[in-house]
Amino acid sequence: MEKNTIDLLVHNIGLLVTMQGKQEARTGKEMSNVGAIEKGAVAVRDGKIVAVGREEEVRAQIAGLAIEEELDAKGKLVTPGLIDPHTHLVHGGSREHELDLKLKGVSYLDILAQGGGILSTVRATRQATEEELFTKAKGSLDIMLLHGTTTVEAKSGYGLTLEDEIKQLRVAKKLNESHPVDLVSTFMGAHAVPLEYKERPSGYLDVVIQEMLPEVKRQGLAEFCDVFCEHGVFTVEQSRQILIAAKELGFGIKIHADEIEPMGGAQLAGELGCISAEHLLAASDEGFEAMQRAGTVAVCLPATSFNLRLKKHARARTMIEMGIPVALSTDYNPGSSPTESIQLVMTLGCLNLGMTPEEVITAVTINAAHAIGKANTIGSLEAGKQADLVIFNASNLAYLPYHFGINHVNTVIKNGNIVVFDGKLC
Ligand SMILES: N=CN[C@@H](CCC(=O)O)C(=O)O
Ligand SMILES: [Zn+2]
Repeated sequence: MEKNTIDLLVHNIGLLVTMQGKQEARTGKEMSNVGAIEKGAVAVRDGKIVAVGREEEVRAQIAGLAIEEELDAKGKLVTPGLIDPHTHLVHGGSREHELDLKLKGVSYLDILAQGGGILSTVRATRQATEEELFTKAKGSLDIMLLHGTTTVEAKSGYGLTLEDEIKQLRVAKKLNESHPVDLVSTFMGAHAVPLEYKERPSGYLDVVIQEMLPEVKRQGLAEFCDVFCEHGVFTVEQSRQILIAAKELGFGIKIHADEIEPMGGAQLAGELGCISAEHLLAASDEGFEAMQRAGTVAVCLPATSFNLRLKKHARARTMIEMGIPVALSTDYNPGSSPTESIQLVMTLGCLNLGMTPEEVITAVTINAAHAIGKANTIGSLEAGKQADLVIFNASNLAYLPYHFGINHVNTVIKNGNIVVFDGKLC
C-alpha cells in the first residue's frame, strides 16, 4: 500500500536542473536542453522521486501528505546525481614514479611496452589482498561521493589472471553492497597482455575468451565487457573476437577505441553495436559515422588527455554535431588519470573539448546513464526515478566549470538519503 507521507522535501531550490525530457541519449542541440526550473522543489518517498518542478506546483501535488523532513536548499543550484561512466576504480598501488618519465617525454605506450604503466599496476593489484583493494577503492568512492558522483562504472583489468580479475570484481560487488554510491561492473581482462604471455598473446586471448568471460558470467560479476583496442595492446581483430564472445554470453560491450593511434576502434564499436566507445582522440569521421548509426555513446575522458600531456583532444564538437551522444568521465585510474573529481572533468570538457556548461551537465547525467544502460532509473530528476541529487554551492550551471579545481558540493542525496551534508560525509 502506498505511504501517505513524503520522506523528504527539498525546497527553496534557486535553479533546479532536471534533465527532464527525451528518454533516449541526447544528441546535437538536445544536449543543451537541461530542463531548468527556477524556484524548484523535489519530493521523495522510499528513495524515489514522487514530484519535481516549481515549488508551488510540487507543494500542490503533495498537499495533504505529511512531510517527514524538509531540506532548505537556500536558493542554490540542484542537479541530478553525477554519473561517472568509466573508471578503473579497484586497483593496487599508485604510479607517481611515472611522472618523471612523463616529464622527460616518454610516452604512455612506451612506458607500457617497457613493462610499466598498466603492467606495474597489475603487479601491485596481484599482490594486494581483497581487503586492501576494498579499503583503497572505498577511499576513492568516498572522494567521488563528496564531489557529487552517485553512480560509478568500475572496470577490472589489473588482475589479468582469472583469480585476480575475479578478486577485483568481487571488491566492486562488495562496495556496491556496502557503499552509498552505486557501482556498475565491467570485466576488462583484455586491458593488457600480461608479461607471462608476451611471446604468445594469442594464448592470453584464449584465456580471456574461453575461461574468464564464461566464469565472470557464471558468477554474475559484471554487466559489461571492455577491451583496450590500441597499437601494441589488442588489435581490432582480437578486440572483435573478444567482444563478439562477450556479446554471445549476454554482456553489454564497450571499447577503449582510438585513444592514441587511429586503429579503427570506433568503426568496430559501430559494427558490433557497442553501448559506448571510450577516449576516441584519434577516431576518424568514418568511425564517428559508424557510431552514430549504431547509437553508440562517446565517452570522452579529457582528464586523461590533460594528464598524458597529449596535444590532441577528443573531437566532442564534431561528434555532437554529427548526432553522437557524448558523455564525460574521469577515467579514474592510477596511471593516465589519477583523479576522482568529475567536477575537474566538467571544466576540462568546457575548456579543452569546447563543450558548453549545458552540454557538460548532460554528459555527466543523462548521457552518462545511457553509457552504462541505466537511463531508466537515473540521470534525470523525474517522478519514479531514483532520488539521487546534488546541491551545489552555486547559483547557476556555468559557475561549476568556471571556478575550477575546487569542490562545489554542499549536499548529496542518494536514494533519498542525505549522505553528504555541508561538504562532509554523513
Ligand atoms: N588506456 C587504457 N586504460 C586506462 C589507463 C589504465 C592505466 O594506465 O592504468 C585508460 O582508459 O586510460
Ligand atoms: Zn579506461
